[in-house]
Amino acid sequence: MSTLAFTGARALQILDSRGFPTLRVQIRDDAGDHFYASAPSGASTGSHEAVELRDGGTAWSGRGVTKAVRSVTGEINTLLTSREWDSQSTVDNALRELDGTAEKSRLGANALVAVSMAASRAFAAHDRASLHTWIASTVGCSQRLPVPHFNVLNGGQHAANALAFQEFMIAPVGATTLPDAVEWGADIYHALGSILRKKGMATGLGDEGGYAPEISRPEQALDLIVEAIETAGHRTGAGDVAIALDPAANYFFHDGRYLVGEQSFSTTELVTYYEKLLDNYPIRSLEDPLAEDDPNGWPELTAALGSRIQIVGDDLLVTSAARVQAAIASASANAVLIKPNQVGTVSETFDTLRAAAQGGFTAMVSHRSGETMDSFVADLAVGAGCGQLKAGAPARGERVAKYNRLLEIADEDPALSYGLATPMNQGNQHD
Ligand SMILES: O=C(O)[C@@H](CO)OP(=O)(O)O
Ligand SMILES: [Mg+2]
Repeated sequence: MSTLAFTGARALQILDSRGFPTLRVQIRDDAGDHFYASAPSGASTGSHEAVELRDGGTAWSGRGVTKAVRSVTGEINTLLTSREWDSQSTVDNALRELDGTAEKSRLGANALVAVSMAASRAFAAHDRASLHTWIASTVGCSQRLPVPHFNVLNGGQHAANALAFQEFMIAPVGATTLPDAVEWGADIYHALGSILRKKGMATGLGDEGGYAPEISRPEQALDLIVEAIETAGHRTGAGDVAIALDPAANYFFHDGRYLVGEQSFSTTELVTYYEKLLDNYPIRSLEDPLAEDDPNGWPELTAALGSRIQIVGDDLLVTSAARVQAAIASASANAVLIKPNQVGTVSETFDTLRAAAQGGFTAMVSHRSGETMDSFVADLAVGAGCGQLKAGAPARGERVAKYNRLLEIADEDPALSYGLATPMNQGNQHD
């Protein structure tokens, strides 16, 4: 394999979709080509995530990322230009070593992930491959166009309403092509907007572009979504349009109880509550149904519901291969959410995808609630062949950038199949 020589790394502070500072990185190779990537930023986070470097405080206190910018223009620039590189993992290992902390807090996971993603684009270009094709061959996967999971109704940390659950997504699993799936998603989103207007409910949006009406019970949100699916001319269920939820339960778990609207549940009561939701609504996937601090609850919930639906660990697993392996061993979930900035480098993200596939876990690639126009996760979802991408509502520039990238890939490569994947075709296809 031929090597890649970088001649420089730059970064600048930009704004993310919430208007908070984040950074954009540019790296240059010796052919004079430039490769870019931007760091996204989460609002509902797991306690084991890699740590963003901010200039003191949090994004919410308006804190900048000039220190992370300096990590790139200083030490990382010196590292990248000091030698030649033969693979993504050699770059990422060197970045981790240079940082020297377990949680990537010294140079900043925001600096590291943006440099790592820009390096992926450089390696792909060096191989004369598209980013998704390079990802597939590096991870060892069959490519597949994922089912987009459109977050059409927002609550939790992403909206100012009283809804405890964070994300209500629609998944056009029954569409036969990606362009159809995107069209269905947009039609249902618009139908939901009309329904809210007709009922005199608020049509303001949450952080991910979904509507954020003043409701407090998850059933109200689910009823509105079922009505929107049917108004748009589709059927609900596994054959047509299914629903996926991300309650993000860390944020309504207090003193051992889960507070959902007016109700307070023990873990076992919440599992029973979810069971009823599954009986009454076409739900195919539940992400973070319990808090990360409820370790005994996860195996209980997975035993009760895991044969019926996908149970996704996000805050619980933080895109960590080791945490995924532990969850496989304890049967604490059956799927993992994949967010490169949670773990901090692209190679570690690939390791987590491989660990999931080996243990029979499905995977869903995800954006963050604070986003930029960078569409890396769309290529990642296709290249990983995992069959699922969540990137917010089918509206707002930073969200549609991902869906539009999928449309571009579908157009360029009409032979790619569309749809959900099993762990079998999500990993290690041709080794
Ligand atoms: O919880 C989540 O899954 C994400 C993305 O939707 O939100 P955040 O980026 O705020 O962690
Ligand atoms: Mg989540």
